[in-house]
Amino acid sequence: MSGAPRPERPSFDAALAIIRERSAPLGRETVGLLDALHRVTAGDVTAASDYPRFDAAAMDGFAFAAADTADATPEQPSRLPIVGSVRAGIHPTAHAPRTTSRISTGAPVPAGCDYVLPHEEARVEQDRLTLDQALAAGRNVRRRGEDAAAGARVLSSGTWVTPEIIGALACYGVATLEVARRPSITLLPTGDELLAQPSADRPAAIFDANSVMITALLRAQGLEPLRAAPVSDDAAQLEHAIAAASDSAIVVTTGGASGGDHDHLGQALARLGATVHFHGVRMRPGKPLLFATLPSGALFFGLPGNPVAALLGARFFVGAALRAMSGLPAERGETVAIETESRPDTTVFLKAVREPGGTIRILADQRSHTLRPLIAANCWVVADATPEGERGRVYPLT
Ligand SMILES: Nc1nc2c(c(=O)[nH]1)N[C@H]1C(S)=C(S)[C@@H](COP(=O)(O)OP(=O)(O)OC[C@H]3O[C@@H](n4cnc5c(N)ncnc54)[C@H](O)[C@@H]3O)O[C@H]1N2
Ligand code: MOO
Repeated sequence: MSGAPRPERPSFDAALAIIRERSAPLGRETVGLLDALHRVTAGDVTAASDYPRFDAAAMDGFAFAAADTADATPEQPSRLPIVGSVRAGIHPTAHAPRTTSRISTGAPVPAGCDYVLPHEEARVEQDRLTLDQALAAGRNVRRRGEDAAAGARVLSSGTWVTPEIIGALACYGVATLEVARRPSITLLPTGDELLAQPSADRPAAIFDANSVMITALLRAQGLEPLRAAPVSDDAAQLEHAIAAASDSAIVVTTGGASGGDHDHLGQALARLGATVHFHGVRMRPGKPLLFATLPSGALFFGLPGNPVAALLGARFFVGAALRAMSGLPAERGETVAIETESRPDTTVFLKAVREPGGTIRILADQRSHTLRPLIAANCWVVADATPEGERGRVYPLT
């Protein structure tokens, strides 16, 4: 920033837009189905196989052709000899007309059969199934390809892969997926107070919670950041540490973000020749947040040290870059009516609880160093004063 005009502080929404603009997708790679969990598809996905793979019984019972009951009445029932037994995993032999076979759930329905009668409804007399009314075809038969036909598009490009999607694709015979490449991330906690482990003879040391918390946040999304050792409050050391991390796609520091042109972070970035896109956002907490590009091309996030501010920075700002890099659209909160005293021109982040009935309860303690309310919270409310009144947007915690 040396000598360069200080970029104006953007609003929260403008800051996210700047981040998205700078967060180019990293290309795609092919991974095994299970390794695609918590990743984003980079291409449409088609079913490799019909699912169900064959017409299958949905119940344990008897398989036969419904047409063989066409003339059945209580007085003159159809009596179908029980000629065999069809089990799951075994391809059935040919079905002889006007007969029936016992069948297990999931077993292939023999060609020529189109009805499965559950055994608890069956009347068996002298090894014959007795049917006293005409039955309509199709009952308890799972149709081949009815959930997905081979070649059908089952998933769009840009989909976040969940365990449910993995289950579906496993049924459809999909073994590998094309997914967006993920960025490498280095976390650099900064601050002299982190250099020693807190102990009786180190009364001013604190626990490095930020890098642990952000690692957990990223792991929950399937990312594994590199957590570097804490860096002291010294511009030269910070410069060195950031340079060493700059082969990562994303570098995140926590602490030392506040202050003016002479703060250590600003100095270190200026000496590295970084381009600062903004330093400061019109939001609370998290106001001193900094976003830059390093000469290596890495995205740089300087998150404030207060843990709540650091968490918000990782959740919303690093999160916006991760979404854009993986091809996901910008996140949209759900608009809700709220009553708080928001300041004009400042977006306020509130720890909140969404009650089972849907009511949003804003928690009492909103200070940026207290974590106890976050243990109770289950969502963020992002509040803005607009000309039409107060607007709240609800976002999941992670
Ligand atoms: N005179 C002013 N003072 C402050 C202002 C201001 O505008 N004028 N802004 C306040 C706000 S808002 C924030 S946020 C903090 C941010 O400051 P920094 O990013 O420079 O962070 P530090 O000063 O290094 O630390 C703040 C706070 O967080 C604790 N911390 C730091 N790292 C960790 C970590 N890894 N794990 C847990 N806790 C951490 C640190 O000990 C401090 O208590 O500045 C305000 N001050
Ligand atoms: O903005 Mo600071 O982030 O309130 O703690």
